[in-house]
Amino acid sequence: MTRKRLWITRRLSDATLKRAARDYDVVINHQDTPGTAEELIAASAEFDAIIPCHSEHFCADVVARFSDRLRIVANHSVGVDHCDLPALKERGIAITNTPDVLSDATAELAMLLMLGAARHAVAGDRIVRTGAWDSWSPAFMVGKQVTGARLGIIGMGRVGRAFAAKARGFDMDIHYYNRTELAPDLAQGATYHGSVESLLSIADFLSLHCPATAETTNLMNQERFALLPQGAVIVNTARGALVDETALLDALTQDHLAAAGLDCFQVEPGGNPAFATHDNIFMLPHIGSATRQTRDAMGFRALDNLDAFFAGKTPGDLL
Ligand SMILES: NC(=O)c1ccc[n+]([C@@H]2O[C@H](COP(=O)([O-])OP(=O)(O)OC[C@H]3O[C@@H](n4cnc5c(N)ncnc54)[C@H](O)[C@@H]3O)[C@@H](O)[C@H]2O)c1
Ligand SMILES: O=C(O)[C@H](O)CO
Repeated sequence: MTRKRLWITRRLSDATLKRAARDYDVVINHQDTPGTAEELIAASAEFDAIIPCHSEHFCADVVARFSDRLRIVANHSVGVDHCDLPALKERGIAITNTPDVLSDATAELAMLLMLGAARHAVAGDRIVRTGAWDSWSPAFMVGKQVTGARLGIIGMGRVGRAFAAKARGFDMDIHYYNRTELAPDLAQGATYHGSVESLLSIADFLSLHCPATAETTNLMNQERFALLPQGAVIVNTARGALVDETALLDALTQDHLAAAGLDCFQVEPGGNPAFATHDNIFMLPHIGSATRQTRDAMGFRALDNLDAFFAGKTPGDLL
């Protein structure tokens, strides 16, 4: 049987690339640059399958120009906001993602951002690193305690629940808003709120874990930041689209919010230059799932989906 042709748009983990080369006629973008619209369109005529990352944008106008050869887009990501799902499905192209395997790594990063934002990690690191640490006082760099505080989670899915599990280790009082209330075995004692507004009114720490959709664009806007208790801390490891960044900056500069921990930005790569001068914003460059073991697991999960598809089975993560 002829081997299926596979395009891998970015430099995935070595173990993933090795397995892909064993089983497919694979072309890898070793330059590791994001695939452009024209490259995606050309690839649709040359390949049976693509493994993209969230850096490749399958917009409706791009998909409309696809050739018929491409059969499956097996994403190396759980988020699929870079893909127009109806447009792909309408063309008969299967689409999969990589859930579960990155939940712990992403929840770990959310915990890092929450702790770092609450305890002045950015300013603290800088003054030690630059030799500017020349005094100490009991009032120096006093932060906000995480242990025992009230945590609000928006989007109590796989990552949200993994984050809640880690927050329980800090004895946090966990509350959540989700489209639907979770069964008790999933909620694990977390308190459900029937509206975002109700959750915000009690959240000393707020962590976002829902997908970027039309409904969640600018989920956190000026009115909603105002509902948070004074001195709250917000963490975003979901997507930049969820946060109105101008409203966030206003809430921080007016001292309504104490700090923010951000892995995701409206513009990526690059982030928001207006954030750069604010020490109470702890920023990381979209590395939520970036651990070695998780990268291997994501690559293998994408390949599992491809293998199932070409074996005539339903891929485990078919969307
Ligand atoms: N920073 C990173 O590297 C990184 C890594 C993994 C995931 N993510 C992001 O996290 C998101 C969540 O991943 P997941 O695996 O937990 O997905 P998931 O589908 O398991 O969970 C998402 C949850 O959000 C809820 N939800 C959807 N729309 C909502 C809305 N309008 N209001 C409230 N809740 C809503 C869903 O019901 C679900 O419970 C992904 O879509 C992705 O954008 C980012
Ligand atoms: O959605 C995801 O899987 C992460 O953001 C990495 O792409």
